[in-house]
Amino acid sequence: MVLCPVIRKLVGKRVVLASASPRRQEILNSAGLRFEVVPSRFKETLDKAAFSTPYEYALETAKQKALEVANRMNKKDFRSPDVVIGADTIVSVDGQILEKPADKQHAYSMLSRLNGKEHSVFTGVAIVLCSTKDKQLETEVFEFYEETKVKFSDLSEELLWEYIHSGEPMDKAGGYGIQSLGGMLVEYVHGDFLNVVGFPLNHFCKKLVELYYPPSKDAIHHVKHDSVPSVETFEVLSDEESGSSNSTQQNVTSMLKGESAFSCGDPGSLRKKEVAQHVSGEPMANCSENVENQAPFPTILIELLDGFKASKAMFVACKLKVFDLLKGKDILKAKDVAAHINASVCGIERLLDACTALELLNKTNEGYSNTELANKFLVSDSEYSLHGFIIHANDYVWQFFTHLESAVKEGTNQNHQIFEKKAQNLFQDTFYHSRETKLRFMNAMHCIIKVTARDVATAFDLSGFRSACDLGGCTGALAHVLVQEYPDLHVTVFELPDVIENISCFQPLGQGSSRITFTPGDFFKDNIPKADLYILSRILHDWSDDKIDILLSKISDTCKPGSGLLLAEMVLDKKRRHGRSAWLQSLNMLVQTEGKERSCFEYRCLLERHGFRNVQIVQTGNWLDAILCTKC
Ligand SMILES: Cc1cn([C@H]2C[C@H](O)[C@@H](COP(=O)(O)OP(=O)(O)OP(=O)(O)O)O2)c(=O)[nH]c1=O
Repeated sequence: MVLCPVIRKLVGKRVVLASASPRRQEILNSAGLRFEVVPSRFKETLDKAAFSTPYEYALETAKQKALEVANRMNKKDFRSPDVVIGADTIVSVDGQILEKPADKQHAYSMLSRLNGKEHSVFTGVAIVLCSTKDKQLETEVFEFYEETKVKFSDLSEELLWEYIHSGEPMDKAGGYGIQSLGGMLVEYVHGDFLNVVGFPLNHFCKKLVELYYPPSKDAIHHVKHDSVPSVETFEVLSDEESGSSNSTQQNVTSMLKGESAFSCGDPGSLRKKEVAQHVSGEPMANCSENVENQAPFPTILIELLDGFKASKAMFVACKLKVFDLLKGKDILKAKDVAAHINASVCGIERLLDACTALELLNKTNEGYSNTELANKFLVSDSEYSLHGFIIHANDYVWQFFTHLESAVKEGTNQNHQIFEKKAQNLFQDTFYHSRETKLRFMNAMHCIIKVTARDVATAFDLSGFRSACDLGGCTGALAHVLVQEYPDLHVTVFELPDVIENISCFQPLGQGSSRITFTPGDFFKDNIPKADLYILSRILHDWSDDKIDILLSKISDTCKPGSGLLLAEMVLDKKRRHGRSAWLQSLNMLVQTEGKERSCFEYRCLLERHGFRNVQIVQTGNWLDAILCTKC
């Protein structure tokens, strides 16, 4: 997302937040970061006297939290994450460090100390970059801290106790939560509010800028603004090769200052103005005068207007196997790529340049090479390849979206437009009508399940279940992860015979595959196998409430009380800023299927009317969320 290009630098990396703090998860989630949560087991018992300042203590604790998680994850599957983030928040008053209170009396003594005074809240943050060499973890630690000053009003004993009895102080440093009831205790805050809540997001983004866009010394200028302090910025129009990353840097620096990178009209004119000012050494003051006279640049609309072009550029590059070609070679010129894939040089050059602008390729004077993101997700045989899903989007979904207008007017899928007849049986008549379309669809589903399976499988502790049945489990990709995660679990994949016939094309010879059985059948028509845990991964979104009722009632009748039902779906949530995928996916369901994406509330209602209770949801931060419930 253009709004936050620096967060986008972490896309495609396995990012782990080593913290159980729901506030930290929420702050990073709302910044659009995708990450896993693995709470640290590091005991926060460092000797405070050994640190000369409170923030050094917070920094060391944050670092130890992150390193403990990195080490544990590396030991567990010899696959370290790419980035682990640890944080520690403390309150400091009169030279003393306050952490979370042990009990109510302790909370009272903390809050009494803070009463009527100013104190500091420090959060230490450690960003640990991990790599593995011969199964050994190698780490590079970057750390920083942020200080925010908070002043409490003069508070009565009665109010303090009332606040303590609310229960809010117990899991919070200093015994208060400024974001909730504790906000009433506070007279003023100087500094970053989110730092008090547990994570200094602004400083974190600046640190990422330092890490991912390190400035070359001679590129830095100090640009003076009229009313804002001087900031470091970059020469925008340097040479052609480095232009794109510098402009990203420009956007990021501006964003962190709350400015729009294009606030002076069109992007080109802003660039020219800045360069002219750099050259002449004059301040930027005139720029802000112009802002008032011009309409703000609708960056988000331009992004949406360009969205389909960007998608299609990536689709075509995948279809032509550009990323596969570049995987094996270090760097290729456009003419070599064109020769390999039998395409025009001028056309390929445009495509490669567009892919470079989209950060899928790197370009230097020697030619083009894959970015890390492309190597990981766009090469067709990479472990987490999305190639099959992209081909499905290009060859199939794209056509449906050209009929979106009719779908919206008619309120129904557009199979009749694509296949020239109404689909009687959704899957048989559409995705599975030929071997080629069937394999393409299976490949697409296989891709999605591979990148989401681990997060779905570990969203809840499923170790209490001995047998699971993945209804519509396609190629068995989720089953493979489940048996790896849970050594005592046996999984039956219940799928249409047509699908099972072709699963050999997708079978990894993974550990534990003897605990996976494929059983042919149609979950609407046939008896379903008995199991302790039923799984429906991306199934319910294909169907209307009526069909879901048939399926859930069948599962409910088959399973014993105490059995589990795990759903993996994109859950609609208005509050989630990065939740737009789910809303777009719901449109996709309209043009293609009988179903839709649903909110947590809608799933809960569907499940509860078939006797499933204790409905819990985990937003995994990955494509699919997980919902677990129990049969009563
Ligand atoms: C001062 C203050 C702290 N806090 C919270 C932020 C942190 O979650 C917590 C401080 O404890 P931490 O030890 O920093 O974090 P944690 O125990 O919640 O999570 P983990 O150790 O797994 O990372 O206090 C607020 O939510 N509001 C506040 O106003």
